[in-house]
Amino acid sequence: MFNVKSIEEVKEILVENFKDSYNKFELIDSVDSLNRILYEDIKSVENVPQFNKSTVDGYAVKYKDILGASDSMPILLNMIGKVEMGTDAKIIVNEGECVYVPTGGMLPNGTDAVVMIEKVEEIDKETIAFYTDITFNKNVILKADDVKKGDVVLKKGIILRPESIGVLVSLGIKKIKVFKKPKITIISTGDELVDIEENLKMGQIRDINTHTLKAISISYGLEVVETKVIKDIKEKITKSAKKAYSESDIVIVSGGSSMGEKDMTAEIIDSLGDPGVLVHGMAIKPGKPTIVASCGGKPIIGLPGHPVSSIIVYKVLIETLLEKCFNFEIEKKRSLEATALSNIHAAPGRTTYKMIKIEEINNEFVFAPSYGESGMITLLTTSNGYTIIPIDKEGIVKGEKVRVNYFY
Ligand SMILES: Nc1nc2c(c(=O)[nH]1)N[C@H]1C(S)=C(S)[C@@H](COP(=O)(O)OP(=O)(O)OC[C@H]3O[C@@H](n4cnc5c(N)ncnc54)[C@H](O)[C@@H]3O)O[C@H]1N2
Ligand code: MOO
Repeated sequence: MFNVKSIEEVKEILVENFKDSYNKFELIDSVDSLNRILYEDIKSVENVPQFNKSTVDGYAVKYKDILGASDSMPILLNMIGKVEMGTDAKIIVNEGECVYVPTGGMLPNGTDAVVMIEKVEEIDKETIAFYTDITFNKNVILKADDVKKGDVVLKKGIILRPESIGVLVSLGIKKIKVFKKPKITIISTGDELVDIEENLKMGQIRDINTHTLKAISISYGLEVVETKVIKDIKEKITKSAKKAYSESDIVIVSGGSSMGEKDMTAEIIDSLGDPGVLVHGMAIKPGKPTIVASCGGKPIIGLPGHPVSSIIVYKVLIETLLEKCFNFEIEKKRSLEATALSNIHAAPGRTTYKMIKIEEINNEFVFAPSYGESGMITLLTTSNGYTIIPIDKEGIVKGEKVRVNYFY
C-alpha cells in the first residue's frame, strides 16, 4: 500500500533533492525575451534619461524668475530660442529669459521648470507673459530619474514581461542571458487509451492527459521534447521512460500509479536510477497515487491517471520545482476571500483541492462547489477556480469565508 506523505513533506523532499539542480542558460535577443526567465541581474550601465527633459510642451524657465506671477500681475520673460527634439540644447538661459521646449525635449542649461504653453501668452516673437508661477522642477524628468547607472533594474529569476523588454531596450541592452527552457517529456500509459486520430472502440477512451499536460507545460515556459501514449507493457514503458530520462530535465509518467495489477509505474521509474522513488502516495484529494522520484539527479514524476488529478498534482509539484528548486518566478493567479454558498466536505486525512465556481455578486465574492469526479475533465471547465481545505479540517460550512484561487 501507499506510504502517504503530506503535501508539505513532498514539497520538502523536492527541495532537498532538487535545490539549485537546474542551471542552464542561453543568450538571446532582448527584444525576443517575452515570458522567458532572466538568468542574471541586469545592472544599468547608463542613466535614463541622460538629460533633464520636459514632460510638456511649454517654456523652460528659472522658476524664481516667475515667482508671484498671476492673472493680474503677469511676468514677462525674453524668449531667446527653441529646443529641437532629439538635439543637445546648447542654449544657456540667464535671468529674465525663457526657451521653448517640446514634450521630451532637453531642458537648456540654467532652467529648472517648464510652464505649459496654454498657461502663457506670446506677446510677440521675443516676449512671453507668464500668468502663473511654478514650483522647482515642475514638468521635468530629471537626468537618471528613471534609471541610475549601476542600479539593478531587473532581477535574476523574474518572468520577462513586455515592460521588462522596454527597460532593456531603454538601456541599449541587446542580448541577455535567460534560463534555457527546462526540457520535459510526457508519457501516458494505459491499454484503454487511443489517440484522437483513431476510432474509439467500446471500453476505450481518448487520451487526454498527454495533451493537457503538454499545454500546461508550455504555459509554464517548459520545452516539451516529446509526448507518448504507451500500452501497459512493462518493456515498452521502460524503454520510453529511459529515452525520456536521457533527453529531458523532467519526466512525467501519467497513469499506472495506483494499486491495480497493471500499475507498474513506480517500479519502472525506480529502475531508472538512484536513489529512485522517494514518494509513493501524497495526502491530497484528488491525486493520492502520486509518485516522486529522483534518478541520477533528475525529477521523475508519476501522476495519477484521472485527468483532473493529473493536472492538480502537476500544478502543485511542477510549481514547487520551478519556484523553489530552479529559482524561477511563477505567475501568481488572482486569489481572494470569498463566502461559501453551501457546505463542502473534505477528504479525511488529505488536503482537499475543491473545484469551485467563484462569482462576484453585489461587490461580494461568493463561491459554490462544482460537482464531478476527478476522472471527468469537464469538472475543470465548469469551474473557474479552487479552494484548498487543510488536512485537519472537516470541510467548509455554508457562510464561511475562505481563500479561493482562480485558475487564470
Ligand atoms: N484500490 C485502489 N484503487 C485506486 C486508488 C487506490 O488508492 N486504491 N486510487 C484511485 C485514485 S485516487 C486514482 S487518481 C486512480 C489513479 O490510478 P492510476 O494512476 O493507476 O491510473 P490508471 O489506473 O492508469 O487510470 C485511472 C483512470 O484515469 C484514466 N486515464 C489514465 N490515463 C489517461 C489519459 N492519458 N487520458 C485520459 N484518461 C486517462 C484511466 O482510463 C482510468 O479511468 O486510481 C484509483 N484507484
Ligand atoms: O485522488 Mo484520485 O486522484 O481521486 O482521483
